[in-house]
Amino acid sequence: MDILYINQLIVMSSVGIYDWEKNQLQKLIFDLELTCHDKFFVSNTDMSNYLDYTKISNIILDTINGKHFLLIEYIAEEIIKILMEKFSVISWIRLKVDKPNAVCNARSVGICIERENKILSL
Ligand SMILES: Nc1nc2c(c(=O)[nH]1)N=C([C@H](O)[C@@H](O)CO)CN2
Repeated sequence: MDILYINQLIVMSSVGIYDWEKNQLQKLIFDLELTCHDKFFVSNTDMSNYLDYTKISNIILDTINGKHFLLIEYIAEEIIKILMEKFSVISWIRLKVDKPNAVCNARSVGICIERENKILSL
């Protein structure tokens, strides 16, 4: 299985369920892994049609910037939805979202979700 990954992407985000969280940005850290339709990575010689980790990183940033999300779960679902809409070759995504400063006695808290793309195409 071929995997494209992005590790420890840090995004200052407006996120949280409490009122005070609407007035300040907090650090979130993203770890993303994704796979594609069979052999997409190795057989894809078309430079107009490769999966660009820079573009994917920017999509994560653009999804979050300028909006407030109540739960990190909502951020993760939104990012995965957008990535699967934009890149129909993606077959599976695992996205981990860390909120490192949320619980003072924990190094980090967060979620990790995995989704499969039901509508695949090349
Ligand atoms: N499952 C979740 N639990 C909690 C979240 C969350 O996003 N997902 N958020 C909070 C608060 O916003 C907290 O991070 C404030 O420090 C609490 N629980």
